[in-house]
Formats: sequence, C-alpha cells, structure tokens
Amino acid sequence: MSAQILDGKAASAAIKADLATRVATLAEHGVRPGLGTLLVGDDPGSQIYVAGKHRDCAQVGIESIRVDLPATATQDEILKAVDTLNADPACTGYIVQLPLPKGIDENAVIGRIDPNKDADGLQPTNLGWLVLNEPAPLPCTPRGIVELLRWGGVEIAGAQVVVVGRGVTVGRPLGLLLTRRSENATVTLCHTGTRDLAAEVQRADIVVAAAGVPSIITADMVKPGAAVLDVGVSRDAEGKIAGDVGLGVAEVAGWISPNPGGVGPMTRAMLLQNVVEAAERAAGLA
Ligand SMILES: Nc1nc2c(c(=O)[nH]1)N[C@@H](CN(C=O)c1ccc(C(=O)N[C@@H](CCC(=O)O)C(=O)O)cc1)CN2
Repeated sequence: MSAQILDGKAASAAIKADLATRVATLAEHGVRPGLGTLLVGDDPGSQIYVAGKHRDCAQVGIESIRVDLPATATQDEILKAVDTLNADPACTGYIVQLPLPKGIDENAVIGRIDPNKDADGLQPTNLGWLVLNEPAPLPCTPRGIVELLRWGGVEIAGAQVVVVGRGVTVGRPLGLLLTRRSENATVTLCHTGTRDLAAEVQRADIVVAAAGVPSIITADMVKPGAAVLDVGVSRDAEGKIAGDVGLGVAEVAGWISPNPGGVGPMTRAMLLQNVVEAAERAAGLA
C-alpha cells in the first residue's frame, strides 16, 4: 500500500484563493485587515516562517506590519512592542513568533496581547474560550490539521487519534479541537512520560506527530491504513528539515502529510483565515 498525500500546499492554495475574494469584499466595505508579526532574535526557522506569513498577506491583499527585535531585547522592550501593536489601528490582528529567546517569560508576553487582536488563538482568554467551546480565534496549527484531514477525506468522527507532543501550539489545543462535538474524535495525548508509545500509536486511526524528535514514528508502529500527519520540525546543521515520521511509514499508512508541504502551509493559511474572520466580525459581515 502507498499512502495518499495530504497535500498542504494544494489545500492552502484553495483556502487562500477564497480568502482573497473575502478580502476584496471587505475592501468594498472600506475595511483593510492588517496582520502584525513580532519576531525577537534570529532563530533561522522563525525567520523563514515570518517571511512566509508576510508573503501570504501580500498574496491575499492583507496589509502586513513587521516588527523585529534583536535577541538581546529585554522583557520590558518586548512588552512595549506588544503594547504598540495593541494600540496600532492598522494592525487588526498579530502574532508573537514563538519560541522567544531563553530568559523571556513567554506566557507573560502572550498574556499581554489584546485578546481581540490575537491572530494565533494562543492568548489565554482565547484558549479559555476554546476550552468552553465558544467562538474565538483557533490556534493555527491544530485548525490547519483538522482542515487538512477534512480536505483529504479522512473520517474524524469516532476516530481514535493519537497526538504525540503536549506543546501549547499543537498538542494541547489539538486535543480540545478534536474532541468537540463537531469533530467527535477520541484523543490520546502522548508525551515524554508515556510508558509505551508504540502501543498507543499502533491502535490509532489518526496519528499526529508533534514531538520534535526526528523519526520518532516508525513504520512498525503504524496501523495499516491510518492517517499520519508530521508536524515535527527539527533542523540539521544546513537547516534541512527532519520530520517526526520515519522512512517507510508511507508504505503502511493510508494517508500521509509530507513535511515540508503538509501541515506548515496549512498553519499559515489558518493564520490568514483568523485575520479575515476577525475583520468580517468587526465589519458585521460574519
Ligand atoms: N506564534 C506562533 N509561533 C509558532 C507557531 C504558531 O502557530 N504561532 N507555530 C510554529 C511555527 N509556524 C508558525 O509560526 C510555522 C511552521 C511551519 C510553517 C511552514 O510553512 N513550513 C513549511 C516549510 C518552511 C521551511 O522551509 O522551513 C512547510 O512545512 O512546508 C509555517 C509556520 C512555531 N512557532
């Protein structure tokens, strides 16, 4: 068996085309959404992702505002930049690119974001709305994963999903999203304290690997026909991506997301979608 490809590039291109028409409609109502990014330091991966977000904005007609601070920026300087974005009327939504440099209190910075401008759905108020199942911007990678599964025709309702990794940008919110009534999956969240990872993965219909450990998911762990999504991004010395899913898994799985070209482009598309939806709500067009 060879797995069907969950092509995030193709799926995100269709989403972006739809968003471009919605941005044009907003323009007819005198509304121009603007996405801000705050990047601190020189992490090579973060530089690539932020540049991609600005390219995406240009493609769909969203204005973009880029704020870069050096790796030496203090907590106070970062909070000041957050306050400036909170106050900037041209910036209708923004993100603080993660991770922040060592020594910075990440939660304090995210907590300072105006929840109404939180394009990432990671501000504590919005994560709280997600727990309460109330409308709010959703975290981009989990939302992108759900959309990619739907796009590929993978049955989510009733599925046994194993998520590997309990990080705040992927694993934890993904568990909340997939267990909503509208998705209705059963989710097991695995992490470094999981006793027998292989046994958990072996009974999964859908595996989401977001551990950041190269090739942690091997072919012998995967149930034949399962959907396997690779969210892991480790980089070698040349900056080349090594995913969490090992060689040979594609021969066993029913669906597989490439990495790059799978969940990453969906993450970026969902960020644009959050920005457009917020602008539509504000304009009374939602
Ligand atoms: N504030 C946030 N920080 C981070 C998030 C997030 O959702 N919000 N998630 C990740 C990184 N991320 C988004 O910022 C992200 C990851 C990957 C991609 C992407 O398009 N990847 C490409 C490959 C690009 C490359 O060559 O490296 C792909 O998969 O095809 C976009 C965004 C951590 N931080």
